[in-house]
Amino acid sequence: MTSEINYCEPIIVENDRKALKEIERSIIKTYRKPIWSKFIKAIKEYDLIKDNDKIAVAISGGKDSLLMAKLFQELKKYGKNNFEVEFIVMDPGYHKDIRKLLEENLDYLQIPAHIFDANIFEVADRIAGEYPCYMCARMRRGALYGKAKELGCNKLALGHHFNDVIETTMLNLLYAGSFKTMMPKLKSQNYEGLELIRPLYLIEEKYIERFIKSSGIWPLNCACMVAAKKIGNKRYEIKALIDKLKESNENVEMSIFRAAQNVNLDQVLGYEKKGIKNSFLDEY
Ligand SMILES: Nc1ncnc2c1ncn2[C@@H]1O[C@H](COP(=O)(O)OP(=O)(O)OP(=O)(O)O)[C@@H](O)[C@H]1O
Repeated sequence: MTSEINYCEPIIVENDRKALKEIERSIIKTYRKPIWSKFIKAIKEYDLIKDNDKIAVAISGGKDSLLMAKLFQELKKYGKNNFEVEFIVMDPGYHKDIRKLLEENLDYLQIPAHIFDANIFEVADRIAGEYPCYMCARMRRGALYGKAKELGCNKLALGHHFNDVIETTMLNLLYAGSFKTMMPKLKSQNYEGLELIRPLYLIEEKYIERFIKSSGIWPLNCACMVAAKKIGNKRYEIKALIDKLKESNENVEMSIFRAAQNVNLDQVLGYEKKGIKNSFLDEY
């Protein structure tokens, strides 16, 4: 299976860059149903934004977080303006041409971002051996939380979308032997008073791809200079597996998603709550 998988499929943008106003309009018009409405729905359903929140919106420069930044700007324009945002971008050690592309995109899209440097790629590559992704993700999370805190934010928004959520569920099931999903929000254990939110939770990746391609913006693709050389990323295998399953069951993605909404505690052998393990035998 591994040999067939493309570990980092780049997004090829087919048309010229559209005018900024047109790009912004397309978010709430052309992509109203699959993107804008899903963004609003997740915010409402999971109560992601409260009055007076100050939200650090984390942008890697990839398609997901660029869209997320624009969604927050549109929300401030057309929705309730009861919160503040700060856009934060951490440079983990990008190649200088990638850094330039990132800055140009932010500039073109009029996203005023705090860009800061962290030496994450180099450290993860040096000390994490063949499986740098986990270490890199942890260090990255730390750097982003730290910056959010420094800016006085109480929330950190990340650009994980619907497909990230179901892939995580499957990764846990198939490789960790546990049933766990990616949550739409969670309180940080290490940074008191900081909450992580995922406003793209209900948005399917294919629409983000369509949006970015039609905008003519070249997002950062495979900017990671470490994992591209190594094969530690099981996520791509899961993606391929879900695609394969979809050929015979088009609802498979929704089923995986719903599984985390419909856990039947009478039909599990054991579960963990607040760090304490429970067995069905405890109450049998
Ligand atoms: N260097 C960074 N600076 C700021 N935020 C980041 C950075 N890297 C990741 N993030 C945040 O973490 C989220 C998840 O990171 P991940 O690398 O899994 O994203 P991705 O699937 O490549 O998404 P994207 O298209 O936004 O890069 C991003 O959407 C973004 O919000």
